[in-house]
Amino acid sequence: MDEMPSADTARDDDEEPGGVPGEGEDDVLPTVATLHWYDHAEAAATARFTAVARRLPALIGQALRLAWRAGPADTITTIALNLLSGVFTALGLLATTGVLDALLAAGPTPDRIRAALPSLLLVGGAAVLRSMLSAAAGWAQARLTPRVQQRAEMELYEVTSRIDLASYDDSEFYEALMRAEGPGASAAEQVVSATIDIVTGMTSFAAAAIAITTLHPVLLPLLLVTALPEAWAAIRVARSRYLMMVETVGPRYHSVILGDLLSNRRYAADLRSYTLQDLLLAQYRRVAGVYRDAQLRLARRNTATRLAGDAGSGLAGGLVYLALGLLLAAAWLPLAVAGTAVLAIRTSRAALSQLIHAVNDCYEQGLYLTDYTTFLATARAHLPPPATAEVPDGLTSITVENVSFTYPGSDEPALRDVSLTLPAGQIMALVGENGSGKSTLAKLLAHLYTPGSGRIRWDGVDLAGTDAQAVRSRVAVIAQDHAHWPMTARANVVLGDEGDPGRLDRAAVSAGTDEVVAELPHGWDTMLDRRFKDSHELSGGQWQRIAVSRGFYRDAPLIICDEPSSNLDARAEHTLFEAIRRHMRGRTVVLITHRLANIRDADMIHVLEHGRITASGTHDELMAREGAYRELYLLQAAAYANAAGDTGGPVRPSLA
Ligand SMILES: Nc1ncnc2c1ncn2[C@@H]1O[C@H](COP(=O)(O)OP(=O)(O)OP(=O)(O)O)[C@@H](O)[C@H]1O
Repeated sequence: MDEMPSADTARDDDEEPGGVPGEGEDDVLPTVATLHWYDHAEAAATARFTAVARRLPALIGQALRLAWRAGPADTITTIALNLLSGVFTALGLLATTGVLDALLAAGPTPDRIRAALPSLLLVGGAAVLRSMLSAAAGWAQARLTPRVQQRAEMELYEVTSRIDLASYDDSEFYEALMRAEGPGASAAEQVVSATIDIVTGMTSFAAAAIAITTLHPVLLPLLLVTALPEAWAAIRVARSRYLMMVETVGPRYHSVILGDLLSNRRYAADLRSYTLQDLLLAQYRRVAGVYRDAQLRLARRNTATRLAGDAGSGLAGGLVYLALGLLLAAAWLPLAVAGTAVLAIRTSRAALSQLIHAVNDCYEQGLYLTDYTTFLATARAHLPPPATAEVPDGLTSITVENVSFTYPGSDEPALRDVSLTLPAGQIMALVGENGSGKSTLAKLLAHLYTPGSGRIRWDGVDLAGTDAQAVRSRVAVIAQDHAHWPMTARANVVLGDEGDPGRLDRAAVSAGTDEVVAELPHGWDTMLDRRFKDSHELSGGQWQRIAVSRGFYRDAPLIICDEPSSNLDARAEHTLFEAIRRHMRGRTVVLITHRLANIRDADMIHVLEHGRITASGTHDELMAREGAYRELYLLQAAAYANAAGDTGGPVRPSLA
């Protein structure tokens, strides 16, 4: 195989001298990671025939099982109709001998035509029936394959939406998920299609073989002789198609990335602010040039392959016709049979070409399908185990007992031997520097992660043995990295739980979301995603208000607020903490914030450092002793004091 210049080193032939920024000799383009869609293309391109043949039966079995699960009736119909169509192919070929026999016999032409008529009707009838059966088989296949795809995706999403959250932190697992979701799931449909094509190709080939053997046994070896170069050529062409895909995937993907930078709205402002147009366009031209050169080189190679294949196939065809001629000359074969043999050979060649392409597709797509099935089997082991304990009805206290937790793939624990008690109806604040473990503890309390060691109990019941969904439905989480659901404003808050409008209004007022909604073009019914028509874009702070209302709206006894005010303006922040103080009474609240003035009223404040609780108490208690809390609080207060001093305004908050 020719060595393809990498995007790093290749230069565009059309490069203009002197020119554009980013086009210098030393300018190096990064190498693009391979796309999952092409992970197995190289394996398919270089697989040996024996490897393909060994895997094929298992793949066909897998495809048939998939097809059966998606639509048993359509599976049977497709296969049965294809087989029947093969029968009529064979019948048509056999009847052709009768036609030729009658036409080539001695006597006046009208008599010969009359004699050929019954066989002619048989040939015509067989052709019509074969076409109808093929069309019906195609229709059944068209009904079946989308269902296979849909079923494969549904099976995948049913698992991915339920597996434990920790799975997403395992990079290998996540990589496998991406492969299974992308090329893996769509391979299901393609493997089924390829399998049906294999059945169709084999049936047509078998029909031609049976017909030809019936005519004369010596013709079968002839058929195989002509088939061999055809098979060789088809395999070569399919292989070079895959190789072309493999060789051009890097620059192609790179040009897609650059194209995205040049046209996507997300980058439009930065692109203009930093006048990056020339730089990116120059890079695009270089990458596109590499892609174009690779395409040209491969097209040359493909042409050579095709020429060799066609020459081989033509030679074999010539040999077959020579053999037929010799058989005719030796009077071993009647002329009519020889004529039918030519037709049968043509039919078999077309069937063989279809068969080989289908086998190639089945093999390659089968590799992706294996990614999918392997992932599904692994992922099922990540589903939560069946519940062994009931979630208590009421909630009087939550206890955390010696909990430690390490994220998958991390060496350092995020939480170490944490213990605390949270009585129902109280506000508990978690404070600490970045990375100290506050959000991790909040996620464990929300039962999104299970402790590595230790226990979290609700009224004495260990959450590890309960139904995760049942616990989570009783927790409202206002997450730091809250989701921007592509839904209306209302749907973004109620999330499928349509309660009374008063509840929505109260939740909206608590976070100032009512002010945001009042300015939306369609109020609560405004779609909040630019990918939809008549939608509106929110600012970061407006989104945070929506997320806060979402948490307040949920009728949950435990509410966890992780940095709920990080993007809020001063007024909205004030409203929010007022709401937490006044309206959340009765609910159990876990509050994480870096703005310590907001948690002065918390019933209990825990200070985390490097995953451990190093101090606990009320604001006054913590301020009364040396430690991280007092230090951080004074730092913030001093900043306010300085600012207030600058403007001559009042000093807030008060220093202890
Ligand atoms: N998904 C994750 N996978 C691996 N490590 C993680 C993950 N999330 C957090 N960590 C690590 O766990 C530790 C605790 O992180 P955590 O998010 O709980 O800190 P935090 O106190 O909430 O920080 P911040 O104030 O910045 O939000 C950090 O060292 C962080 O790098």
